[in-house]
Amino acid sequence: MMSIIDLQDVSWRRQNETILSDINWCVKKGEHWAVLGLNGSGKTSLLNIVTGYSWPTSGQVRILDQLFGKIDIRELRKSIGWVSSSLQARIKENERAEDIVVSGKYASIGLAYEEPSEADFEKAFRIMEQMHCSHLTGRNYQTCSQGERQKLLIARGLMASPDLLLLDEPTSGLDFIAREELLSTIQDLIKQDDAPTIIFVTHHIEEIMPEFSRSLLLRDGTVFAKGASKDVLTADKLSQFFDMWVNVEWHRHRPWVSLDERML
Ligand SMILES: Nc1ncnc2c1ncn2[C@@H]1O[C@H](COP(=O)(O)OP(=O)(O)OP(=O)(O)O)[C@@H](O)[C@H]1O
Repeated sequence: MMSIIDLQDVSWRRQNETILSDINWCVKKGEHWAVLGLNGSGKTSLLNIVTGYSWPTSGQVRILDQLFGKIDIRELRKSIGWVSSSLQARIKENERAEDIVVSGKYASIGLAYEEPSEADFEKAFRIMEQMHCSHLTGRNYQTCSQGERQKLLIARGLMASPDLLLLDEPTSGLDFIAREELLSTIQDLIKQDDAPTIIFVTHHIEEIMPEFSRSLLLRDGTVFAKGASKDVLTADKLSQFFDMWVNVEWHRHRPWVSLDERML
């Protein structure tokens, strides 16, 4: 496979507003990217383009080597796992944990008419083990904590063995411990031989683990910076990005950002 994501001069306009402007972004197999941007910078809009839920006003979209416009997007979507808060909101409260996971095979949310096989459930249980959430088997979704729910949704996203996994703010609403636990589970996932390419959207720079060796900074619908995380996540660049003086300290290969004393 040549490229996982290849966007060329992609713009997306709505009414008279330009929401994404001239985005050029190439993600190769084996790379895992962090996507960073303030509220309203266009992160979700960008993911909608990647999954074919939005159509660019101009530019070219190639996902998993397939040129949009020439392929059946619904087929392609089976190779893309997507975890977002809008997905979370669509899960029924009384859905069983393992049914949520297995439903990822059908790109449905929970089970209605689908009849998964024994082997499907075996696969679901394997993935739940990998995501450290097999203890949730038999539990209702409503009884699961926010951290457990996120793990189930990631497990669901892995059920169809995707080539690309989009994690849109997977740590939102998690306490400090649950967050670190989820991050380390994602780290373990990346280390597997058959791991999908992961795009990790976050507001929190310190969540960018060393496995996310590349970062894309989005500001006002444009690419502010992209490339090796070490080069992009510097005090200089981030101060320009936030339009605020900030410091960056690296602890255990993760960047921690704080306001510079000039701002206090
Ligand atoms: N369908 C739409 N029609 C009109 N404007 C839209 C549409 N979708 C998004 N926008 C606007 O585009 C801008 C980018 O929104 P988007 O949701 O992509 O940002 P985001 O970076 O994901 O933000 P957040 O971090 O708050 O989730 C916002 O100003 C939003 O209001």
